[in-house]
Amino acid sequence: MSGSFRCSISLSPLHSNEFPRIPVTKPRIHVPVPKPMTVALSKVVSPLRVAAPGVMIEAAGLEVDRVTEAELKENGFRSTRKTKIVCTIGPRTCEFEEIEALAVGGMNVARVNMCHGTREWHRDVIRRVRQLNEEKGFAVAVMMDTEGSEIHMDDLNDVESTKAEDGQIWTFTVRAFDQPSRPERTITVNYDGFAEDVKVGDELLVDGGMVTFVVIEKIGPDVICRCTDPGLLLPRANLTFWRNGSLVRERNAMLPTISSKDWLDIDFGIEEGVDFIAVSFVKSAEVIKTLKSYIIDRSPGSQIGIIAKIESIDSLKNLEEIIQVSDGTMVARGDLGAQIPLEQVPLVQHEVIQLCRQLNKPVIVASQLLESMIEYPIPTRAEVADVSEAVGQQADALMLSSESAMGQYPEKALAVLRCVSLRIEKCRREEKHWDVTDLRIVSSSKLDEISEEICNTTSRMANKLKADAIFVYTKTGQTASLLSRNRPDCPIFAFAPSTSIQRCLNLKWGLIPFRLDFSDDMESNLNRTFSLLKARAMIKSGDLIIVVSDVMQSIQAIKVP
Ligand SMILES: Nc1ncnc2c1ncn2[C@@H]1O[C@H](COP(=O)(O)OP(=O)(O)O)[C@@H](O)[C@H]1O
Ligand SMILES: C=C(OP(=O)(O)O)C(=O)O
Ligand SMILES: [K+]
Ligand SMILES: [Mg+2]
Repeated sequence: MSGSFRCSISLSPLHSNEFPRIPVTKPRIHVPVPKPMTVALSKVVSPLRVAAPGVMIEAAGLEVDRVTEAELKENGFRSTRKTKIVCTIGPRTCEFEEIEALAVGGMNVARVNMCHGTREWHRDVIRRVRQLNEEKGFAVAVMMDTEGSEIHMDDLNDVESTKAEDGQIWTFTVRAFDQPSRPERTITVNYDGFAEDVKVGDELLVDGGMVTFVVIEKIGPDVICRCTDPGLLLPRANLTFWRNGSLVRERNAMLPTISSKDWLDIDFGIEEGVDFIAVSFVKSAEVIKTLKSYIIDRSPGSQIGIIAKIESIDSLKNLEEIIQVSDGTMVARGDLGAQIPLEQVPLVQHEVIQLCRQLNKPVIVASQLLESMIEYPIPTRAEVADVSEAVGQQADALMLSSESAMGQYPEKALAVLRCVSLRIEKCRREEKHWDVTDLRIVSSSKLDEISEEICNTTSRMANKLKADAIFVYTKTGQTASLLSRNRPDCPIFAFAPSTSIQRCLNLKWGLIPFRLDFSDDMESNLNRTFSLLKARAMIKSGDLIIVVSDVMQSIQAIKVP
Protein backbone atom coordinates (compact mmCIF):
# COMPACT_ATOMS: atom_id res chain seq x y z
CA MET A 1 0.00 0.00 0.00
CA SER A 2 1.16 3.52 -0.47
CA GLY A 3 2.01 4.08 3.19
CA SER A 4 3.26 7.50 4.09
CA PHE A 5 5.38 9.54 1.77
CA ARG A 6 8.16 11.22 3.62
CA CYS A 7 9.26 13.26 0.63
CA SER A 8 7.56 16.57 0.20
CA ILE A 9 5.42 17.03 -2.86
CA SER A 10 7.40 19.88 -4.27
CA LEU A 11 7.24 19.89 -8.00
CA SER A 12 10.18 20.87 -10.06
CA PRO A 13 10.46 24.65 -9.99
CA LEU A 14 12.36 24.41 -13.27
CA HIS A 15 9.73 25.81 -15.53
CA SER A 16 7.63 27.63 -12.99
CA ASN A 17 7.87 30.96 -14.74
CA GLU A 18 6.16 29.50 -17.76
CA PHE A 19 2.95 28.90 -15.90
CA PRO A 20 0.50 31.49 -14.73
CA ARG A 21 0.72 32.58 -11.11
CA ILE A 22 -2.30 32.41 -8.85
CA PRO A 23 -4.81 34.98 -9.96
CA VAL A 24 -5.58 37.07 -6.89
CA THR A 25 -9.29 36.57 -7.29
CA LYS A 26 -9.13 32.80 -7.27
CA PRO A 27 -8.26 31.12 -4.00
CA ARG A 28 -6.07 28.48 -5.58
CA ILE A 29 -2.56 27.31 -4.88
CA HIS A 30 0.16 27.72 -7.43
CA VAL A 31 1.62 24.41 -8.43
CA PRO A 32 4.40 24.99 -10.88
CA VAL A 33 3.94 22.56 -13.66
CA PRO A 34 6.67 21.72 -16.11
CA LYS A 35 5.99 22.73 -19.65
CA PRO A 36 4.73 19.96 -21.90
CA MET A 37 7.49 17.54 -22.92
CA THR A 38 10.38 19.85 -23.45
CA VAL A 39 12.09 17.69 -26.03
CA ALA A 40 11.03 19.01 -29.38
CA LEU A 41 10.14 16.04 -31.48
CA SER A 42 12.28 17.13 -34.34
CA LYS A 43 15.24 16.91 -31.99
CA VAL A 44 14.72 13.22 -31.31
CA VAL A 45 17.38 12.41 -33.82
CA SER A 46 18.16 8.89 -34.74
CA PRO A 47 21.19 8.09 -36.84
CA LEU A 48 19.03 5.44 -38.45
CA ARG A 49 16.37 7.90 -39.45
CA VAL A 50 15.58 7.31 -43.06
CA ALA A 51 12.24 9.01 -43.31
CA ALA A 52 11.41 12.68 -43.16
CA PRO A 53 11.44 14.22 -39.69
CA GLY A 54 8.28 13.42 -37.84
CA VAL A 55 7.84 10.02 -39.40
CA MET A 56 8.25 6.76 -37.52
CA ILE A 57 11.28 4.87 -38.67
CA GLU A 58 10.29 1.49 -39.95
CA ALA A 59 13.39 0.65 -41.93
CA ALA A 60 15.26 0.26 -38.68
CA GLY A 61 12.83 -2.52 -37.71
CA LEU A 62 12.31 -1.08 -34.23
CA GLU A 63 9.35 1.12 -33.42
CA VAL A 64 8.78 2.92 -30.17
CA ASP A 65 6.50 5.79 -29.28
CA ARG A 66 8.63 8.84 -29.95
CA VAL A 67 7.44 10.69 -26.86
CA THR A 68 8.34 7.74 -24.66
CA GLU A 69 11.72 7.73 -26.35
CA ALA A 70 12.10 11.44 -25.61
CA GLU A 71 10.97 11.01 -21.98
CA LEU A 72 13.43 8.17 -21.56
CA LYS A 73 16.28 10.31 -22.77
CA GLU A 74 15.18 13.37 -20.83
CA ASN A 75 14.49 11.74 -17.47
CA GLY A 76 17.04 8.95 -17.59
CA PHE A 77 16.21 5.26 -17.49
CA ARG A 78 15.27 4.76 -13.89
CA SER A 79 13.32 7.99 -13.62
CA THR A 80 11.24 7.50 -16.69
CA ARG A 81 7.47 7.74 -16.04
CA LYS A 82 5.85 4.43 -15.16
CA THR A 83 2.24 5.53 -14.63
CA LYS A 84 0.28 5.67 -17.88
CA ILE A 85 -2.19 8.37 -18.86
CA VAL A 86 -5.59 8.02 -20.55
CA CYS A 87 -7.16 11.18 -22.01
CA THR A 88 -10.82 11.48 -22.97
CA ILE A 89 -11.13 13.17 -26.33
CA GLY A 90 -14.04 15.61 -26.57
CA PRO A 91 -14.99 18.82 -28.35
CA ARG A 92 -12.00 20.65 -26.85
CA THR A 93 -9.44 18.14 -28.13
CA CYS A 94 -10.82 16.47 -31.26
CA GLU A 95 -8.83 18.22 -34.00
CA PHE A 96 -5.68 16.60 -35.32
CA GLU A 97 -3.36 19.23 -33.80
CA GLU A 98 -5.14 19.04 -30.45
CA ILE A 99 -4.79 15.26 -30.31
CA GLU A 100 -1.18 15.64 -31.34
CA ALA A 101 -0.60 18.10 -28.48
CA LEU A 102 -1.94 15.50 -26.03
CA ALA A 103 0.26 12.79 -27.57
CA VAL A 104 3.28 15.06 -27.26
CA GLY A 105 2.27 15.71 -23.64
CA GLY A 106 2.43 11.98 -22.84
CA MET A 107 -1.07 10.59 -23.52
CA ASN A 108 -0.74 6.80 -23.78
CA VAL A 109 -4.38 6.00 -24.49
CA ALA A 110 -7.08 8.13 -26.15
CA ARG A 111 -10.60 7.43 -24.90
CA VAL A 112 -13.81 8.16 -26.76
CA ASN A 113 -17.03 8.07 -24.76
CA MET A 114 -20.00 6.77 -26.79
CA CYS A 115 -22.34 8.52 -24.33
CA HIS A 116 -21.70 11.71 -26.26
CA GLY A 117 -21.39 12.67 -29.91
CA THR A 118 -22.23 10.76 -33.07
CA ARG A 119 -20.56 7.68 -34.48
CA GLU A 120 -19.20 9.84 -37.33
CA TRP A 121 -17.59 12.18 -34.82
CA HIS A 122 -15.96 9.24 -33.03
CA ARG A 123 -14.84 7.69 -36.32
CA ASP A 124 -13.04 10.90 -37.25
CA VAL A 125 -11.31 11.02 -33.86
CA ILE A 126 -10.21 7.37 -34.01
CA ARG A 127 -8.86 7.84 -37.54
CA ARG A 128 -6.97 10.95 -36.50
CA VAL A 129 -5.27 9.03 -33.69
CA ARG A 130 -4.32 6.28 -36.15
CA GLN A 131 -3.03 8.84 -38.63
CA LEU A 132 -1.00 10.49 -35.90
CA ASN A 133 0.54 7.14 -34.97
CA GLU A 134 1.39 6.34 -38.56
CA GLU A 135 2.64 9.71 -39.66
CA LYS A 136 4.29 10.99 -36.53
CA GLY A 137 5.54 7.92 -34.75
CA PHE A 138 3.27 7.67 -31.72
CA ALA A 139 1.80 4.44 -30.32
CA VAL A 140 -1.33 5.91 -28.74
CA ALA A 141 -3.92 3.21 -28.10
CA VAL A 142 -7.65 3.87 -28.61
CA MET A 143 -10.26 2.99 -25.99
CA MET A 144 -13.95 3.06 -26.79
CA ASP A 145 -16.18 3.47 -23.75
CA THR A 146 -19.79 2.23 -24.03
CA GLU A 147 -22.77 4.29 -22.97
CA GLY A 148 -24.32 1.48 -20.91
CA SER A 149 -27.96 1.47 -20.03
CA GLU A 150 -28.26 3.18 -16.69
CA ILE A 151 -30.92 5.86 -16.33
CA HIS A 152 -29.93 9.31 -17.50
CA MET A 153 -31.41 12.59 -18.71
CA ASP A 154 -31.57 13.39 -22.42
CA ASP A 155 -29.20 15.81 -24.10
CA LEU A 156 -31.36 18.86 -23.24
CA ASN A 157 -31.94 19.55 -26.94
CA ASP A 158 -28.45 20.93 -27.29
CA VAL A 159 -28.74 23.42 -24.43
CA GLU A 160 -25.39 23.40 -22.59
CA SER A 161 -26.95 23.31 -19.14
CA THR A 162 -30.02 24.43 -17.24
CA LYS A 163 -30.33 25.68 -13.66
CA ALA A 164 -32.66 24.14 -11.08
CA GLU A 165 -33.42 26.52 -8.19
CA ASP A 166 -34.30 25.62 -4.62
CA GLY A 167 -37.99 24.79 -4.20
CA GLN A 168 -38.76 24.74 -7.95
CA ILE A 169 -41.05 22.04 -9.28
CA TRP A 170 -39.59 19.96 -12.15
CA THR A 171 -41.07 17.08 -14.13
CA PHE A 172 -39.02 14.03 -15.14
CA THR A 173 -40.75 12.11 -17.89
CA VAL A 174 -40.27 9.51 -20.62
CA ARG A 175 -42.23 11.68 -23.05
CA ALA A 176 -40.00 13.18 -25.75
CA PHE A 177 -40.39 16.74 -27.01
CA ASP A 178 -39.18 18.74 -29.94
CA GLN A 179 -37.37 21.79 -28.76
CA PRO A 180 -40.15 24.38 -29.28
CA SER A 181 -42.81 22.29 -27.56
CA ARG A 182 -40.78 21.25 -24.54
CA PRO A 183 -42.62 22.49 -21.50
CA GLU A 184 -40.59 24.57 -19.09
CA ARG A 185 -38.78 22.68 -16.27
CA THR A 186 -39.32 19.34 -17.92
CA ILE A 187 -36.59 16.75 -18.42
CA THR A 188 -36.85 13.71 -20.64
CA VAL A 189 -35.40 10.49 -19.23
CA ASN A 190 -33.96 7.75 -21.46
CA TYR A 191 -35.62 4.69 -19.94
CA ASP A 192 -39.34 3.94 -20.18
CA GLY A 193 -39.54 1.97 -16.95
CA PHE A 194 -37.76 4.54 -14.85
CA ALA A 195 -40.83 5.66 -12.90
CA GLU A 196 -42.09 2.21 -12.01
CA ASP A 197 -40.25 1.70 -8.72
CA VAL A 198 -40.31 5.32 -7.66
CA LYS A 199 -42.39 6.33 -4.65
CA VAL A 200 -43.48 9.70 -3.38
CA GLY A 201 -40.87 10.81 -0.85
CA ASP A 202 -37.90 9.23 -2.70
CA GLU A 203 -34.86 11.39 -3.33
CA LEU A 204 -33.74 11.88 -6.93
CA LEU A 205 -30.00 12.55 -7.23
CA VAL A 206 -28.67 14.04 -10.44
CA ASP A 207 -25.01 13.13 -11.07
CA GLY A 208 -24.63 11.59 -7.64
CA GLY A 209 -25.90 14.66 -5.82
CA MET A 210 -24.86 17.68 -7.89
CA VAL A 211 -28.59 18.54 -7.84
CA THR A 212 -31.16 16.86 -5.59
CA PHE A 213 -34.95 16.60 -5.82
CA VAL A 214 -37.66 14.96 -3.76
CA VAL A 215 -40.51 13.11 -5.51
CA ILE A 216 -43.83 14.78 -4.65
CA GLU A 217 -46.22 13.14 -7.11
CA LYS A 218 -46.45 10.52 -9.87
CA ILE A 219 -48.82 11.13 -12.77
CA GLY A 220 -48.66 8.42 -15.46
CA PRO A 221 -45.26 8.71 -17.18
CA ASP A 222 -44.40 11.86 -15.24
CA VAL A 223 -42.54 12.06 -11.94
CA ILE A 224 -43.06 15.45 -10.34
CA CYS A 225 -40.24 16.60 -8.08
CA ARG A 226 -39.28 19.56 -5.91
CA CYS A 227 -35.69 20.75 -5.98
CA THR A 228 -34.01 20.50 -2.56
CA ASP A 229 -30.35 21.07 -3.52
CA PRO A 230 -30.16 23.53 -6.40
CA GLY A 231 -27.56 23.37 -9.15
CA LEU A 232 -26.80 22.95 -12.82
CA LEU A 233 -28.42 20.13 -14.80
CA LEU A 234 -25.98 18.98 -17.48
CA PRO A 235 -26.84 17.02 -20.65
CA ARG A 236 -27.09 13.25 -20.15
CA ALA A 237 -26.49 13.48 -16.41
CA ASN A 238 -27.21 10.22 -14.63
CA LEU A 239 -30.16 9.79 -12.28
CA THR A 240 -30.43 7.67 -9.15
CA PHE A 241 -33.29 7.29 -6.71
CA TRP A 242 -32.62 6.87 -2.99
CA ARG A 243 -34.98 5.76 -0.23
CA ASN A 244 -34.02 5.78 3.48
CA GLY A 245 -30.34 6.16 2.61
CA SER A 246 -30.24 3.24 0.12
CA LEU A 247 -30.15 3.15 -3.63
CA VAL A 248 -33.45 2.11 -5.25
CA ARG A 249 -32.25 -0.17 -7.98
CA GLU A 250 -34.75 -2.87 -8.85
CA ARG A 251 -35.19 -1.36 -12.31
CA ASN A 252 -31.53 -0.68 -12.88
CA ALA A 253 -30.70 -4.23 -11.93
CA MET A 254 -32.90 -5.43 -14.80
CA LEU A 255 -31.38 -3.21 -17.45
CA PRO A 256 -28.95 -5.04 -19.74
CA THR A 257 -25.33 -4.00 -19.18
CA ILE A 258 -24.85 -3.81 -22.94
CA SER A 259 -27.85 -2.09 -24.58
CA SER A 260 -28.84 -2.54 -28.22
CA LYS A 261 -27.21 0.82 -28.97
CA ASP A 262 -24.04 -0.40 -27.20
CA TRP A 263 -23.93 -3.51 -29.44
CA LEU A 264 -24.01 -1.27 -32.51
CA ASP A 265 -21.26 0.86 -30.99
CA ILE A 266 -19.25 -2.29 -30.28
CA ASP A 267 -19.61 -3.38 -33.94
CA PHE A 268 -18.42 0.08 -34.88
CA GLY A 269 -15.45 -0.22 -32.49
CA ILE A 270 -14.47 -3.62 -33.93
CA GLU A 271 -14.69 -2.21 -37.47
CA GLU A 272 -12.56 0.76 -36.55
CA GLY A 273 -10.01 -1.52 -34.86
CA VAL A 274 -10.04 0.06 -31.41
CA ASP A 275 -7.53 -1.42 -28.94
CA PHE A 276 -9.78 -1.46 -25.89
CA ILE A 277 -13.50 -1.51 -25.23
CA ALA A 278 -14.45 -0.24 -21.77
CA VAL A 279 -17.80 -1.65 -20.65
CA SER A 280 -19.88 0.68 -18.50
CA PHE A 281 -21.88 -0.47 -15.45
CA VAL A 282 -20.61 -4.05 -15.48
CA LYS A 283 -22.56 -6.10 -12.94
CA SER A 284 -21.19 -9.61 -13.38
CA ALA A 285 -18.47 -11.58 -15.15
CA GLU A 286 -21.00 -13.09 -17.57
CA VAL A 287 -21.36 -9.97 -19.69
CA ILE A 288 -17.60 -9.75 -20.18
CA LYS A 289 -17.45 -13.41 -21.22
CA THR A 290 -20.32 -12.88 -23.67
CA LEU A 291 -18.66 -9.83 -25.18
CA LYS A 292 -15.34 -11.64 -25.50
CA SER A 293 -16.84 -14.55 -27.39
CA TYR A 294 -18.83 -12.12 -29.55
CA ILE A 295 -15.61 -10.32 -30.51
CA ILE A 296 -13.81 -13.59 -31.25
CA ASP A 297 -16.70 -14.60 -33.55
CA ARG A 298 -16.84 -11.24 -35.28
CA SER A 299 -13.13 -10.72 -35.56
CA PRO A 300 -11.10 -13.89 -35.03
CA GLY A 301 -7.60 -13.22 -33.74
CA SER A 302 -8.63 -9.79 -32.53
CA GLN A 303 -6.47 -8.27 -29.79
CA ILE A 304 -9.17 -5.96 -28.45
CA GLY A 305 -8.84 -5.75 -24.66
CA ILE A 306 -12.02 -5.59 -22.59
CA ILE A 307 -11.91 -3.17 -19.67
CA ALA A 308 -14.56 -3.68 -16.97
CA LYS A 309 -15.71 -0.40 -15.47
CA ILE A 310 -16.33 -0.72 -11.76
CA GLU A 311 -19.07 1.84 -11.23
CA SER A 312 -22.19 -0.06 -10.28
CA ILE A 313 -23.07 -1.26 -6.81
CA ASP A 314 -23.73 -4.74 -8.22
CA SER A 315 -20.16 -5.06 -9.53
CA LEU A 316 -18.80 -4.91 -5.98
CA LYS A 317 -20.28 -8.26 -5.06
CA ASN A 318 -18.60 -9.94 -8.01
CA LEU A 319 -15.37 -7.98 -8.12
CA GLU A 320 -12.91 -10.83 -8.25
CA GLU A 321 -14.72 -12.80 -10.98
CA ILE A 322 -15.19 -9.65 -13.05
CA ILE A 323 -11.52 -8.69 -12.83
CA GLN A 324 -10.47 -12.27 -13.53
CA VAL A 325 -12.28 -12.48 -16.89
CA SER A 326 -11.48 -8.93 -18.05
CA ASP A 327 -8.30 -7.61 -19.63
CA GLY A 328 -8.27 -4.69 -17.25
CA THR A 329 -10.42 -2.61 -14.96
CA MET A 330 -11.38 1.01 -14.51
CA VAL A 331 -12.30 2.47 -11.14
CA ALA A 332 -14.99 4.76 -12.59
CA ARG A 333 -15.38 6.96 -9.55
CA GLY A 334 -17.93 9.28 -11.16
CA ASP A 335 -20.88 6.92 -11.34
CA LEU A 336 -19.54 4.76 -8.51
CA GLY A 337 -19.89 7.77 -6.23
CA ALA A 338 -23.54 8.05 -7.22
CA GLN A 339 -24.24 4.43 -6.32
CA ILE A 340 -22.37 4.00 -3.04
CA PRO A 341 -21.73 6.48 -0.22
CA LEU A 342 -18.90 8.80 -1.27
CA GLU A 343 -16.72 7.91 1.69
CA GLN A 344 -16.55 4.33 0.42
CA VAL A 345 -15.16 5.28 -2.98
CA PRO A 346 -11.51 5.48 -1.83
CA LEU A 347 -11.84 2.08 -0.15
CA VAL A 348 -13.15 0.51 -3.35
CA GLN A 349 -10.36 2.18 -5.32
CA HIS A 350 -7.78 0.66 -2.99
CA GLU A 351 -9.38 -2.77 -3.10
CA VAL A 352 -9.70 -2.82 -6.89
CA ILE A 353 -6.07 -1.73 -7.36
CA GLN A 354 -4.84 -4.46 -5.01
CA LEU A 355 -6.99 -7.14 -6.63
CA CYS A 356 -5.91 -6.16 -10.13
CA ARG A 357 -2.30 -6.40 -9.11
CA GLN A 358 -2.88 -9.82 -7.61
CA LEU A 359 -4.74 -11.02 -10.68
CA ASN A 360 -2.27 -9.46 -13.12
CA LYS A 361 -4.68 -7.02 -14.77
CA PRO A 362 -4.08 -3.34 -15.50
CA VAL A 363 -6.19 -0.82 -13.57
CA ILE A 364 -7.15 2.75 -14.45
CA VAL A 365 -8.19 5.30 -11.82
CA ALA A 366 -10.76 7.63 -13.39
CA SER A 367 -12.88 10.72 -12.82
CA GLN A 368 -12.45 14.05 -11.10
CA LEU A 369 -8.69 13.68 -10.64
CA LEU A 370 -8.21 17.31 -11.64
CA GLU A 371 -11.80 18.51 -11.85
CA SER A 372 -11.02 22.15 -11.01
CA MET A 373 -8.71 22.31 -14.03
CA ILE A 374 -11.78 22.28 -16.27
CA GLU A 375 -11.88 25.96 -15.39
CA TYR A 376 -8.58 26.87 -13.77
CA PRO A 377 -4.99 26.52 -14.97
CA ILE A 378 -3.83 25.00 -11.67
CA PRO A 379 -5.15 22.11 -9.59
CA THR A 380 -6.22 22.26 -5.95
CA ARG A 381 -3.97 20.77 -3.28
CA ALA A 382 -6.60 18.14 -2.65
CA GLU A 383 -6.51 17.10 -6.30
CA VAL A 384 -2.72 16.84 -6.25
CA ALA A 385 -3.05 14.68 -3.13
CA ASP A 386 -5.61 12.46 -4.84
CA VAL A 387 -3.40 11.96 -7.89
CA SER A 388 -0.44 11.24 -5.57
CA GLU A 389 -2.45 8.63 -3.74
CA ALA A 390 -3.37 6.81 -6.97
CA VAL A 391 0.26 6.93 -8.15
CA GLY A 392 1.43 5.78 -4.72
CA GLN A 393 -1.01 2.88 -4.90
CA GLN A 394 0.75 2.03 -8.17
CA ALA A 395 -2.32 2.04 -10.38
CA ASP A 396 -1.36 1.34 -13.98
CA ALA A 397 -3.00 4.44 -15.36
CA LEU A 398 -4.72 7.71 -14.51
CA MET A 399 -7.53 9.12 -16.63
CA LEU A 400 -8.65 12.61 -17.57
CA SER A 401 -12.37 13.04 -18.40
CA SER A 402 -13.88 16.50 -18.72
CA GLU A 403 -10.46 18.03 -18.03
CA SER A 404 -9.32 16.94 -21.48
CA ALA A 405 -12.70 16.51 -23.22
CA MET A 406 -14.13 19.96 -22.66
CA GLY A 407 -11.94 21.77 -20.13
CA GLN A 408 -9.99 24.93 -20.78
CA TYR A 409 -6.57 23.50 -19.92
CA PRO A 410 -6.24 19.95 -21.25
CA GLU A 411 -2.49 20.12 -21.83
CA LYS A 412 -1.82 21.61 -18.41
CA ALA A 413 -3.94 18.94 -16.74
CA LEU A 414 -1.91 16.32 -18.58
CA ALA A 415 1.31 18.01 -17.45
CA VAL A 416 0.15 17.87 -13.81
CA LEU A 417 -0.51 14.12 -14.06
CA ARG A 418 2.88 13.57 -15.63
CA CYS A 419 4.71 15.69 -13.13
CA VAL A 420 3.01 14.29 -10.00
CA SER A 421 3.53 10.74 -11.30
CA LEU A 422 7.26 11.29 -11.73
CA ARG A 423 7.63 12.82 -8.28
CA ILE A 424 5.69 10.17 -6.39
CA GLU A 425 7.27 7.30 -8.31
CA LYS A 426 10.68 8.66 -7.30
CA CYS A 427 9.55 8.74 -3.67
CA ARG A 428 8.49 5.13 -3.79
CA ARG A 429 11.78 4.04 -5.29
CA GLU A 430 13.69 5.91 -2.61
CA GLU A 431 11.57 4.42 0.13
CA LYS A 432 12.50 0.98 -1.14
CA HIS A 433 8.99 -0.42 -1.05
CA TRP A 434 10.36 -3.56 -2.63
CA ASP A 435 7.65 -5.98 -2.87
CA VAL A 436 8.00 -8.61 -0.33
CA THR A 437 4.26 -9.01 -0.46
CA ASP A 438 3.50 -12.41 -1.79
CA LEU A 439 1.84 -12.08 -5.12
CA ARG A 440 -0.54 -14.94 -5.72
CA ILE A 441 0.25 -17.42 -8.46
CA VAL A 442 -1.93 -16.53 -11.43
CA SER A 443 -0.79 -19.24 -13.84
CA SER A 444 -2.95 -22.19 -14.69
CA SER A 445 -0.25 -24.56 -15.95
CA LYS A 446 3.15 -25.58 -14.58
CA LEU A 447 4.86 -24.10 -17.63
CA ASP A 448 3.14 -20.73 -17.09
CA GLU A 449 3.98 -20.88 -13.42
CA ILE A 450 7.65 -21.21 -14.31
CA SER A 451 7.41 -18.06 -16.47
CA GLU A 452 5.67 -16.28 -13.65
CA GLU A 453 8.38 -17.21 -11.16
CA ILE A 454 11.03 -16.14 -13.67
CA CYS A 455 9.34 -12.74 -13.92
CA ASN A 456 9.18 -12.36 -10.14
CA THR A 457 12.84 -13.30 -9.79
CA THR A 458 13.83 -11.03 -12.67
CA SER A 459 12.19 -8.04 -11.01
CA ARG A 460 13.82 -8.79 -7.66
CA MET A 461 17.19 -9.21 -9.38
CA ALA A 462 16.79 -5.98 -11.34
CA ASN A 463 16.07 -4.06 -8.13
CA LYS A 464 18.93 -5.61 -6.20
CA LEU A 465 21.46 -5.18 -9.00
CA LYS A 466 20.11 -1.70 -9.80
CA ALA A 467 19.74 -2.76 -13.42
CA ASP A 468 19.16 -0.03 -15.98
CA ALA A 469 16.34 -1.88 -17.71
CA ILE A 470 14.62 -5.20 -18.10
CA PHE A 471 14.22 -6.43 -21.68
CA VAL A 472 11.40 -8.80 -22.47
CA TYR A 473 10.74 -10.42 -25.83
CA THR A 474 7.07 -11.22 -25.80
CA LYS A 475 4.81 -12.66 -28.48
CA THR A 476 1.53 -12.28 -26.60
CA GLY A 477 2.42 -9.61 -24.06
CA GLN A 478 1.86 -12.01 -21.16
CA THR A 479 5.46 -12.11 -19.92
CA ALA A 480 5.68 -8.32 -20.16
CA SER A 481 2.54 -8.05 -18.09
CA LEU A 482 3.89 -10.40 -15.40
CA LEU A 483 6.96 -8.19 -15.12
CA SER A 484 4.94 -4.98 -14.92
CA ARG A 485 2.91 -6.55 -12.13
CA ASN A 486 6.06 -6.63 -10.00
CA ARG A 487 6.47 -2.84 -10.34
CA PRO A 488 10.27 -3.01 -10.57
CA ASP A 489 12.41 0.13 -10.15
CA CYS A 490 13.73 0.16 -13.71
CA PRO A 491 11.71 0.43 -16.92
CA ILE A 492 10.70 -2.70 -18.79
CA PHE A 493 11.44 -2.59 -22.51
CA ALA A 494 8.86 -4.90 -24.05
CA PHE A 495 9.57 -6.05 -27.60
CA ALA A 496 6.45 -7.33 -29.32
CA PRO A 497 5.99 -8.41 -32.94
CA SER A 498 2.78 -6.48 -33.66
CA THR A 499 1.72 -2.87 -33.33
CA SER A 500 -1.58 -3.93 -31.75
CA ILE A 501 0.20 -5.71 -28.88
CA GLN A 502 2.55 -2.76 -28.66
CA ARG A 503 -0.42 -0.40 -28.20
CA CYS A 504 -2.16 -2.69 -25.69
CA LEU A 505 0.99 -2.82 -23.56
CA ASN A 506 0.92 0.97 -23.47
CA LEU A 507 -1.71 0.81 -20.71
CA LYS A 508 0.50 -1.14 -18.31
CA TRP A 509 2.65 0.30 -15.58
CA GLY A 510 6.34 0.70 -16.39
CA LEU A 511 6.22 -0.98 -19.79
CA ILE A 512 7.92 0.71 -22.69
CA PRO A 513 6.51 -1.14 -25.67
CA PHE A 514 8.50 -1.52 -28.88
CA ARG A 515 7.42 -3.18 -32.07
CA LEU A 516 10.15 -5.52 -33.22
CA ASP A 517 10.28 -8.67 -35.30
CA PHE A 518 12.31 -11.21 -33.41
CA SER A 519 13.28 -14.85 -33.84
CA ASP A 520 13.76 -17.79 -31.48
CA ASP A 521 17.49 -17.14 -31.52
CA MET A 522 17.91 -14.97 -28.43
CA GLU A 523 21.53 -14.17 -29.08
CA SER A 524 20.82 -12.68 -32.46
CA ASN A 525 17.73 -10.88 -31.07
CA LEU A 526 19.87 -9.29 -28.40
CA ASN A 527 22.69 -8.28 -30.69
CA ARG A 528 20.23 -6.73 -33.06
CA THR A 529 18.30 -4.89 -30.32
CA PHE A 530 21.49 -3.59 -28.73
CA SER A 531 22.76 -2.16 -31.98
CA LEU A 532 19.38 -0.63 -32.90
CA LEU A 533 18.98 0.95 -29.47
CA LYS A 534 22.57 2.13 -29.34
CA ALA A 535 22.18 3.74 -32.72
CA ARG A 536 19.23 5.70 -31.32
CA ALA A 537 21.18 6.58 -28.19
CA MET A 538 18.63 4.76 -26.06
CA ILE A 539 21.23 2.54 -24.37
CA LYS A 540 24.99 2.71 -24.03
CA SER A 541 27.90 0.36 -23.43
CA GLY A 542 28.07 -0.74 -19.81
CA ASP A 543 24.32 -0.51 -19.10
CA LEU A 544 23.11 -3.48 -17.09
CA ILE A 545 20.15 -5.22 -18.67
CA ILE A 546 18.22 -8.21 -17.35
CA VAL A 547 16.75 -10.16 -20.24
CA VAL A 548 13.79 -12.54 -20.33
CA SER A 549 11.60 -13.86 -23.09
CA ASP A 550 8.48 -15.92 -23.41
CA VAL A 551 10.33 -18.00 -26.00
CA MET A 552 13.04 -19.19 -23.66
CA GLN A 553 12.63 -19.80 -19.96
CA SER A 554 15.80 -18.21 -18.71
CA ILE A 555 17.12 -15.02 -17.14
CA GLN A 556 20.23 -13.35 -18.43
CA ALA A 557 22.06 -10.42 -16.86
CA ILE A 558 24.08 -8.64 -19.52
CA LYS A 559 26.29 -5.58 -19.65
CA VAL A 560 25.69 -3.87 -22.97
CA PRO A 561 28.88 -4.44 -25.00
N1 LIG B 1 -17.86 13.21 -27.99
C1 LIG B 1 -18.26 14.20 -27.20
N2 LIG B 1 -19.09 15.15 -27.66
C2 LIG B 1 -19.51 16.14 -26.87
N3 LIG B 1 -19.14 16.28 -25.57
C3 LIG B 1 -18.34 15.36 -25.06
C4 LIG B 1 -17.84 14.26 -25.84
N4 LIG B 1 -17.07 13.51 -25.05
C5 LIG B 1 -17.06 14.10 -23.83
N5 LIG B 1 -17.81 15.22 -23.84
C6 LIG B 1 -18.02 16.16 -22.73
O1 LIG B 1 -17.01 15.94 -21.76
C7 LIG B 1 -17.59 15.59 -20.51
C8 LIG B 1 -16.72 14.58 -19.81
O2 LIG B 1 -16.61 13.40 -20.50
P1 LIG B 1 -16.85 12.01 -19.81
O3 LIG B 1 -16.29 11.99 -18.44
O4 LIG B 1 -16.34 10.99 -20.74
O5 LIG B 1 -18.44 11.90 -19.76
P2 LIG B 1 -19.50 11.95 -18.59
O6 LIG B 1 -19.39 13.30 -17.96
O7 LIG B 1 -20.78 11.73 -19.29
O8 LIG B 1 -19.16 10.84 -17.65
C9 LIG B 1 -18.99 15.12 -20.86
O9 LIG B 1 -19.88 15.31 -19.79
C10 LIG B 1 -19.35 15.97 -22.04
O10 LIG B 1 -19.80 17.22 -21.64
C1 LIG C 1 -15.44 7.01 -16.06
C2 LIG C 1 -16.73 7.00 -15.76
O1 LIG C 1 -17.69 6.69 -16.70
P1 LIG C 1 -18.35 7.77 -17.68
O2 LIG C 1 -17.44 8.94 -17.78
O3 LIG C 1 -18.54 7.05 -18.95
O4 LIG C 1 -19.62 8.06 -17.00
C3 LIG C 1 -17.20 7.29 -14.40
O5 LIG C 1 -18.40 7.17 -14.15
O6 LIG C 1 -16.36 7.61 -13.54
K1 LIG D 1 -19.46 5.81 -20.90
MG1 LIG E 1 -19.61 6.23 -15.63
